[in-house]
Amino acid sequence: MTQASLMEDLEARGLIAQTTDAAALSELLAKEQVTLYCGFDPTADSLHIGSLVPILMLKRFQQAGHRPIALVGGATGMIGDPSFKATERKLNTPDVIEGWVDKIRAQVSPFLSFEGDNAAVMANNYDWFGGMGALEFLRDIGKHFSVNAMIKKEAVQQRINRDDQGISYTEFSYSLLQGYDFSELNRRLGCKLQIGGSDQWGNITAGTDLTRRLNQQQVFGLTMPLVTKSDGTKFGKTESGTIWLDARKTSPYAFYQFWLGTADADVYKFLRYFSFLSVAEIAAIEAADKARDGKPEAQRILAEQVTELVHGKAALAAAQRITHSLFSNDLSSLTEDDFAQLAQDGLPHFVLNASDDSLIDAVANGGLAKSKSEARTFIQSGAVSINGNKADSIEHRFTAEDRLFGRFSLLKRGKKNYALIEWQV
Ligand SMILES: Nc1ncnc2c1ncn2[C@@H]1O[C@H](COP(=O)(O)OP(=O)(O)OP(=O)(O)O)[C@@H](O)[C@H]1O
Ligand SMILES: N[C@@H](Cc1ccc(O)cc1)C(=O)O
Repeated sequence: MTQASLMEDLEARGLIAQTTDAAALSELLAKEQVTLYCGFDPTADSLHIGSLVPILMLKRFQQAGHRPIALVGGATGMIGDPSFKATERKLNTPDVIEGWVDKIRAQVSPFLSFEGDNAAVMANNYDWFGGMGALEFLRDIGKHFSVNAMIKKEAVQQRINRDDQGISYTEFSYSLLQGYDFSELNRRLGCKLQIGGSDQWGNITAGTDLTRRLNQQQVFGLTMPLVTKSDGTKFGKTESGTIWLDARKTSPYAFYQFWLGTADADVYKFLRYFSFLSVAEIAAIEAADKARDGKPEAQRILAEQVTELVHGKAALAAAQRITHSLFSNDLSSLTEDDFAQLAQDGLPHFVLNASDDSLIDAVANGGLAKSKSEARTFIQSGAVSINGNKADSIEHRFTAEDRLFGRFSLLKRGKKNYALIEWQV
């Protein structure tokens, strides 16, 4: 892609919410290799699919020849960003935050290339704030900010106007820290652009203003729309049912299933946000789906694209294998690790001792029947299967043969009620 068309592509994808000076930014991006950054605070041990939008945005800029900086907020994570948050955050201990910084750095790195003349850079704002004293902060940074302007910022409005959920001085100071980061990255690395979700607009413009004052440099801000589902809920870790990027928190199979379940009203937008398919390719998928009667292809394409981007080819193959095996009721190709994913978060799962060997008890206790007598009826009518094979008798007792990999037995009742038994060894 030519550099001039990067902004057009982002626009066409609907990825631009606000920019500080769109015309000048487009001109700059067309003219030179621009160093840009996005920050991620260590407020959990993993990022989630909301944070994937800015991560992929850094990758889009890098693919177009620009140089991305991914900043992990070792210092800002100790303060807590109040932007559009209804309540004060709980402070985590420095040790916990340090551990999370490492995890997030390791999570963002694989998306970027650290080679070539636009090699990505990882930064941590603790490097410049860790040794800074309060007097220096207040004199050299605080003096450039007007409290009168700060209290008018939309991101903190709801907290300023409420006495019961006010805002601490600590959180109120947050935008000065993020603002200073921009000026520091501009000074150290020539960074000229900061990107983030649209909730970051106030913090980003704090940085463009401060960089003008401290460094006499014009720098730019660009925000992306916050991704919401068609039911209005935001993708984020504060909502229930977070989809994490860490495979130990959300298995690649559950991740793949999440994208397969995207509403028709969202799926083409999500393809534009979360994949590297071109806008034209996505339009062609949409047109083909419309022309064909029945289920759209877009959800499968989206699930394949995003799962491969985040978890790699082998994990996508496993997610597809598990999906196909459950659908066809043939478990022969599943690996032990596939079962471990299902036990993690793919299916209802429970643990039994080898002595709990009654099928009737397992069907009832695993939630496939309301009572033992109902379990008996289901088994007698041939509605229950063990590892894909119809259970033939209400007298059935589990044996080693029923334990795949010595650990797992999959019970199924009817078309789609599952319970995965994990045998205690
Ligand atoms: N749903 C979303 N859509 C687009 N961008 C998002 C979304 N959620 C987070 N981001 C962006 O990802 C970046 C990193 O955000 P972060 O990891 O701090 O997520 P967060 O969910 O906002 O965290 P917290 O709940 O602790 O504030 C920010 O630029 C933020 O605006
Ligand atoms: N405030 C950002 C994270 C961030 C931290 C420091 C920065 O310099 C930039 C961004 C967020 O909560 O998502």
